[in-house]
Amino acid sequence: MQYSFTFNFTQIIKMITILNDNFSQLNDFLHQKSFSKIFILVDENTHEYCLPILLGNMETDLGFEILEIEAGEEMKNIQTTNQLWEILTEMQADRKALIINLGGGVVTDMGGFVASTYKRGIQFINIPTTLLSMCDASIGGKTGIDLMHYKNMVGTFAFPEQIFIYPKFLETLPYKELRSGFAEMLKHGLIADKSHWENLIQIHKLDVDGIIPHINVSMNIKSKVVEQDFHEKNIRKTLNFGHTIGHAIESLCLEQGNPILHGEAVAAGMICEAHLSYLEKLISEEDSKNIIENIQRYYPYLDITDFKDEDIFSLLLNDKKNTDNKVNFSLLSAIGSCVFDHHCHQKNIQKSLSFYRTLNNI
Ligand SMILES: NC(=O)c1ccc[n+]([C@@H]2O[C@H](COP(=O)([O-])OP(=O)(O)OC[C@H]3O[C@@H](n4cnc5c(N)ncnc54)[C@H](O)[C@@H]3O)[C@@H](O)[C@H]2O)c1
Ligand SMILES: O=C(O)C(=O)C[C@@H](O)[C@H](O)[C@H](O)COP(=O)(O)O
Ligand SMILES: [Zn+2]
Repeated sequence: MQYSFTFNFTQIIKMITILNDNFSQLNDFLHQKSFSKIFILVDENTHEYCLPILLGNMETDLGFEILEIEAGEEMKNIQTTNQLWEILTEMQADRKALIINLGGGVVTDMGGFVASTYKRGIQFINIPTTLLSMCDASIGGKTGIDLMHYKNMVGTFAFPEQIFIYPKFLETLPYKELRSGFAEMLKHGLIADKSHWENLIQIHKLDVDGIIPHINVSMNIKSKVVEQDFHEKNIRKTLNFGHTIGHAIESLCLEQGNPILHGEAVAAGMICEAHLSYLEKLISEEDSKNIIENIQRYYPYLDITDFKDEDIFSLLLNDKKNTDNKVNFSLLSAIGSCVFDHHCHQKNIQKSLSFYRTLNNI
């Protein structure tokens, strides 16, 4: 199947190219720039499923090395980062070397971080291979790694030179991973575009063909927000809707050695934070129910019964959006609209967690 997207051109969108089957735009890019060497970062799955397609089409006289990491969030840490810095050093990567991040958000986050710090910064491009990285992780210039079980605690704001999207990579992506990326798309609709949300919830059976026509809308929403506020001083915080509580849940699962997918955590976080938006009188009960019931259609209940509220609160206190020791929530003010830097009543945060736990019985 041939996939095509249309874009409203913004600056970031101009950096995104949908690859032809022969990867001609990538080859043009490699010919036009004078890189000294190429390092291709993959994980074990993108090595198996995506690298053969890239190498089968990539035309360059430059030498290249493959850097492979194990798959999974547990690898997005300082140990792996250190290994990658060491390998680059041993292989004498210089400042004109290029890193190609071929993978999901773990590869693009960590590869971007390695590139933006090695020798104070070398160039990198992202070739996202998951839905989540195509419509979110690869395009906003946030790079980073987890610290202990705290999500993305160390990182940089650094743009890739280019982002090359090849939708056919999604054909080998497991269903759960597709669903994980879909959560970020739902978030884009909820914070910025009611019709995007309404179109997405019309998709009853999540599959690649059904989702692909909507990816460009998500990319546009994310790009427009990032362009206005790259360093997350204000409106970019809306992209964090569902993540304040979502990241806390993801972190606790990671700490227990039971990692869940980022999008699964965000889906649970969006349920809690939609209910919290209602408790804080920002949206109607009807809208919060609509949002919650629709998210529940796609995502199974996450068992958070063993997580103590105080452990969740302690993680909330370390959220990166916070200022003056206050937790700054990004909450919905309507379907398609989001406020940020909102301070909630402690009781309402507790109520939203208790509310989520009751969904277990439905
Ligand atoms: N920087 C940002 O703005 C941003 C945005 C959202 C999420 N994130 C981060 O992204 C990460 C999650 O990204 P993700 O969901 O892509 O996870 P991931 O990178 O772990 O990839 C998910 C799984 O799919 C496999 N995979 C990747 N492409 C495949 C393909 N084409 N076929 C078969 N298997 C494939 C991977 O090996 C992995 O097992 C989290 O760490 C999250 O914090 C960052
Ligand atoms: O691009 C952003 O800004 C986002 O918040 C997008 C999120 O989907 C993403 O998970 C991001 O990595 C979260 O950022 P963090 O600063 O809360 O770690
Ligand atoms: Zn996210």
